[in-house]
Amino acid sequence: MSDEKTADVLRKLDVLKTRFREKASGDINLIELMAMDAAAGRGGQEEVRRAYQVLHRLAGSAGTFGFRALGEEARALELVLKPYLESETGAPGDLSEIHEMLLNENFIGRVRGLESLLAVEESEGEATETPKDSNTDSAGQPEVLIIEPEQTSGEYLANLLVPHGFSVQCATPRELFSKDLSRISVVLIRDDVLIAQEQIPWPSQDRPPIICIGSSDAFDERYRIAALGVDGFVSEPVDVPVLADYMERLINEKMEFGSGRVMVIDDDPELLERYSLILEGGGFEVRRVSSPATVLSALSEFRPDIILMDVQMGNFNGTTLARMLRFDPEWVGLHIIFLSSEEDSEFQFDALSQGGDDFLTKPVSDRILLQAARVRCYRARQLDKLASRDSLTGLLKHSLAKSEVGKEHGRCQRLDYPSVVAMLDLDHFKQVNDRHGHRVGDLVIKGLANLLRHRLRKTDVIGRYGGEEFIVALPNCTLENARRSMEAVCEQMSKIEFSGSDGTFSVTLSVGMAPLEDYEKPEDAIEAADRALYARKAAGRNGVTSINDLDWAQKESEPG
Ligand SMILES: Nc1nc2c(ncn2[C@@H]2O[C@H](COP(=O)(O)OP(=O)(O)OP(=O)(O)O)[C@@H](O)[C@H]2O)c(=O)[nH]1
Repeated sequence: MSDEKTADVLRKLDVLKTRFREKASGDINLIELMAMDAAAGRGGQEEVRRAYQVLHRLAGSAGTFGFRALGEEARALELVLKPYLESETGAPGDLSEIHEMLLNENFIGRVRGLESLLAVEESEGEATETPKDSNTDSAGQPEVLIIEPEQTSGEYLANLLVPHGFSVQCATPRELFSKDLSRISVVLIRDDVLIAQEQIPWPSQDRPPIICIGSSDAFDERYRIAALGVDGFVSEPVDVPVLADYMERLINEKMEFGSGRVMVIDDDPELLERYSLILEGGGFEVRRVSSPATVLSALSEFRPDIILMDVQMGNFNGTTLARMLRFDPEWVGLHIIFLSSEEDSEFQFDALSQGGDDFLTKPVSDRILLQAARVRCYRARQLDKLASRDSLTGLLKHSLAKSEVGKEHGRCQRLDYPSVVAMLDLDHFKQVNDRHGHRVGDLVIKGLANLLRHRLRKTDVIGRYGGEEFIVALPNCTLENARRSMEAVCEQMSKIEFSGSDGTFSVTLSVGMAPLEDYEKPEDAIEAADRALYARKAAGRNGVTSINDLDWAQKESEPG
């Protein structure tokens, strides 16, 4: 987040705090009047109930705005009133008992004291965090930093990593302190120069994953390295495709941890705004819902990863709302976190058994709020991925990729711009499996998947179509630009060195392409790209052929 944006969030949080203070002061006066009425025998249980509700709200919100002492005292007073509420439904409430309690407990005096607690403010400290920009260079490639005392061995490893689609720079441990580390996505460091990660001068607390390259694979050495706080370990000699895949996984995990879509449902406008600002400051996309009655349409539109929901919202109860959402099979798996100042474990257990997944007790600190959202969004996305992503490559599965290509087909025809669909197939892949084994074959497939992810744009659709076959849709791209892009992928693929059973080897790639908008149905465009791929294979593999390169007879022939 830019300095300007951070300042803007801080300004808004300040305005919210002022609003909270004004509202709380009004609430305290109200409770005092209600208590005085009840003590004087005017009104009765209804006054007690309303005072209880206002205290409950204060107890749940004051801490979040930095007035922890006020929240604690409001909570204590709320508990004093609670038994007299229960008497309304159970044992009959006696007004003289309430009167006596209000005087004995010095209740009115304590309510007046709440006002002075509005002056006792704690620093919230953690209010805004800087969300991660995805640390990629201008071409969209993740930036890798190799920390290596010996320049030549650093450069040697860098050259082997570049074909995998990484942008790599090297530094000696000494140079580290004068380097701009803000855009680094992953760090590789040799065990003999490894220092505790706190000693590396990261520009923010949000450091990239660190992988240590160790000369020994012994337990003691691994343990020593883990104690220094690194995130990954590979032992020498380094298998570069394995390392590239490892880096890819850590970068993705890091990027996904701390992003997501959160729906916040709360009828208290200040709390709703505050939670939302904190989450947005932490890098989340947030949808605010102040009226529970609008939740269904908001859900279909926004499709959150998780919901944070208040439990008591005027006439609505969060637990009932959660149960209602579960009526719809689409939201059965949606993660719902309740926010409530209710500490009673029975109550929490009941709420969870009604359809919630988690409980955060108010007041919720900014740090807890962000951490809970991060963990839950991450898990929700992982689960979602299991259904939609291919487990080996992390790319879209066949059916989803096909439907995304279909969507792009509709868009480019509607908006009248060119788009391209391409089919990619590894050459002589059977031989790779036969010579080096299936595990090495899998690494080659992952290598191509990672390369595509790095080389193509974020808006491009990339899917694993079959075993060693991939599908790509390039929106708003001419056939010529697509050819250049795909040729670059073919060239880089052929440069990656894989370690086989008898030394290193490389694998080439064939690509067939077709203009999406030229075909009536997306399946026809995919079939045309497949025919171009078949022609490419027949013409010698390792390169790109477009359907428009073919003559009439080839265009009509069946793909192999
Ligand atoms: N390791 C591995 N191999 C796979 C996977 N899926 C498919 N394959 C293999 O991919 C190979 C595909 O072989 P073919 O269709 O004969 O094609 P090819 O050898 O690549 O030859 P051309 O496409 O004509 O260049 C088969 O040996 C499959 O077993 C996978 O997930 N992992």
